[in-house]
Amino acid sequence: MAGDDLIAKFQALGMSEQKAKETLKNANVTKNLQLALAAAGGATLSDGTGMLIYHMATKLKPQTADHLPLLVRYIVEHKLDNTQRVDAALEFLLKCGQSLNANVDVQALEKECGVGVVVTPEQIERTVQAKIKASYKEALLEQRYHFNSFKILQDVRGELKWADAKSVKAAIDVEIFDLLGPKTEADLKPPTKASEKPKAAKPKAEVTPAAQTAEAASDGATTISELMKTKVHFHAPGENFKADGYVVTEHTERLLKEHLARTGGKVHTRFPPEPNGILHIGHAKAININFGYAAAHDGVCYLRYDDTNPEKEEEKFFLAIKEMVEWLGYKPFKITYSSDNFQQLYEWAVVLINKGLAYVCHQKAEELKGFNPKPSPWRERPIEESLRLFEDMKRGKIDEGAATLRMKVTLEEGKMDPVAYRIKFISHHRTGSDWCIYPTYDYTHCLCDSLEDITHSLCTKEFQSRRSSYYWLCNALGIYCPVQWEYGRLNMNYALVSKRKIAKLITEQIVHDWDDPRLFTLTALRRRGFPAEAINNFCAQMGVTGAQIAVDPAMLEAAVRDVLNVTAPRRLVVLEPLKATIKNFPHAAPVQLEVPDFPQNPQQGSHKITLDKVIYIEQGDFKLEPEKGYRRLAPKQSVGLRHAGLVISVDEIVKDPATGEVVELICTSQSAEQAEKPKAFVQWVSQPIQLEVRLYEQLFKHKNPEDPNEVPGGFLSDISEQSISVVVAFADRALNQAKVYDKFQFERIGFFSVDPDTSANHLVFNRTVGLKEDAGKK
Ligand SMILES: Nc1ncnc2c1ncn2[C@@H]1O[C@H](COP(=O)(O)OP(=O)(O)OP(=O)(O)O)[C@@H](O)[C@H]1O
Ligand SMILES: NC(=O)CC[C@H](N)C(=O)O
Repeated sequence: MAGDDLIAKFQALGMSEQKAKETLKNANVTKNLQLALAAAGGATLSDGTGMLIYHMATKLKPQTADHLPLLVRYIVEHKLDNTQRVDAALEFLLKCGQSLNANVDVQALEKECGVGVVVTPEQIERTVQAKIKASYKEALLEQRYHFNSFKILQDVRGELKWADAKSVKAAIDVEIFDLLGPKTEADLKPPTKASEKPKAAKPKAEVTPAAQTAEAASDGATTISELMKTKVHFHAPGENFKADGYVVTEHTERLLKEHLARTGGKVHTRFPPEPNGILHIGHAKAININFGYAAAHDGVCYLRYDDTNPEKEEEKFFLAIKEMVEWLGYKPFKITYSSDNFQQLYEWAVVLINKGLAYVCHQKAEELKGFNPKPSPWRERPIEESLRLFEDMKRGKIDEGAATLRMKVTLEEGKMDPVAYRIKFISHHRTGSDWCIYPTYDYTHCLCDSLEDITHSLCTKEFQSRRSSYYWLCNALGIYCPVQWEYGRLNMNYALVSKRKIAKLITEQIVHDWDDPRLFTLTALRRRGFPAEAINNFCAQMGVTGAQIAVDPAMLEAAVRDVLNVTAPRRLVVLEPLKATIKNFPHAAPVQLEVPDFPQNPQQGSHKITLDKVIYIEQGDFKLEPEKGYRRLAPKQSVGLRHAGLVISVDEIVKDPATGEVVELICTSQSAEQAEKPKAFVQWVSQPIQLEVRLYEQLFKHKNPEDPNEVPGGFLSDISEQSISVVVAFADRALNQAKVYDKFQFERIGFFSVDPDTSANHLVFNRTVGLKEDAGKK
């Protein structure tokens, strides 16, 4: 059928022209609609029926595609007369589909979909009134129109399953109006929590839309637990057949039963990093999704080292990966290695060859690359020959690159048989020289998932194209087949996260190591002072959609500030000290002042600071020639000293005779109670200790350092010269006790964390983030 013709037909279903054109781009929906139009014959479709057919066509899964004519008939006969009934029918058919060739029990279908059930307006009104009275009245009176009436809607529909949603919503609105009367001005303002000031708008993530698989935008979820409990809707354990594209065989029902018996129906997930580098912020998302989903559903999550590329693996990466998972607050149910299963994987490879489903191939790696690689000429070689050659491969009789084992997958057009084994004469971190054939990702991953009874194999979108071989392989071996769900990768603007590229930054000595605080590896973020909780919350804000997300570091930094604001005690520090001597110091000797750690919440603790005649203030807090609106210290303007109860004014300015630079101020002080209220209070220190403070800025100048259009010279040419600077700061002695990774707010400056380079008499701090989004940026 020509495109224009189809567009007209789609419009006849009730779509706009634009929608019809968009729909045409989706091959699957278009195919379903063509079949549906044929099945509908000449039935009237303009009365809403057409759009229900469209709804069905978008939701129909391959497992239930055979039932399309039945669904169309029910829609055309107005038996399925709203989306809710259509959805119920689809769900019902999906369940039937678990056993192949199942006949549809039409009576059960109609019952399940409430065919013919009529809910009257009176029933709706009565139920709404009763629900509000029983459960919502108080909250409504308190929160008025800020109350989320969706809860009532859900509750009413829980009881009146087949009531029309719009009618229920209308009835709820009427009842609420009766109770509260018209909206007041306060009702029209956005809600604020009693104690909370309205926050500045947070930086937003940029989302590249893509076909989506796992579908849960964060939708306001602030923690991973909330996201996973309320927004993510994956299949339930044992109901694998309900997932999109899952392949059901004659063994599926039995295998799922056995799987449930082994797992007790618990969610099993796994986080499967390759131990070839340090984890980065993108992995934090993967960790949170895998461990978070399991934790939220009382399940378990494995940490599985995907160690099938022996040449890239190093001991230090194994340790650091575990450490980072634990740092984010997760405890693996078990730590496993893909290599634990090398023997079993090998035995299964022999089974596949014997079944005629795998063969030894001699095509070269180059021949397999490119757009349309030639099919293997060895595909049909005799089983005996492949068995013998595979044995030779295993015994090291064949050279590297001269043979592979390939799976004879019946794949989609244009795809080639995936490689299962390749020869590598390299010893393996765990299995030593036991093997010289190593299994590939495509061969290993699904089988290890199956062995660990994984219920949800959660991975990033680029693995979507490998899903068909994943299912094929489990089914070819007749073993339990987990469900693969994909979500979008998380990328950070102005940064690189790929392990290979970070390794390059290290070898080029642009950064010091994997934990250089300018990187977005997890060890770097920990070193810079980012709390694990903030990283997890940030991941929760990202949601679990299939869209690839690119975020500005500012968004992560905002999450960091939210946590540090309430957890990092305050201290007084000056980064660029200027000496000030108080001539009329009001005390006979230096005094100790008790200062709260969190001024807004003094019961959270306090510390002592020293006040002496000589203090140091920030150079920038004194101006010889102040501009209009300047509020701090100047020759004719006094300033308050935080926590000291003093206001100082300048009597004399001492300059370096050679440079003319101001080196000291001689001041007089007044008690804050007696003095005229100063326009500002500044931080200061007395009898200070010195700190090395490292200040960081973005490592790359461009948003996408890897994009040749933005950075033609490649990412190595995009390094910002200001990405690190070091100052010697003066701090109150109270910081003497600080331990590595302790975090503080240096008043008026930002959040800082103790660097591991710290030694007994040399304290090193990293600036984690400034107090405000742009603080610290030149
Ligand atoms: N940027 C990312 N966002 C979300 N998940 C990711 C990201 N990078 C990796 N993952 C996921 O983390 C898990 C472990 O990944 P692994 O270390 O094997 O990844 P990788 O793709 O080799 O990483 P990279 O190439 O970025 O160094 C996988 O499930 C992978 O899909
Ligand atoms: N399925 C997955 O999660 C992929 C994991 C695998 N270690 C990788 O190459 O990234």
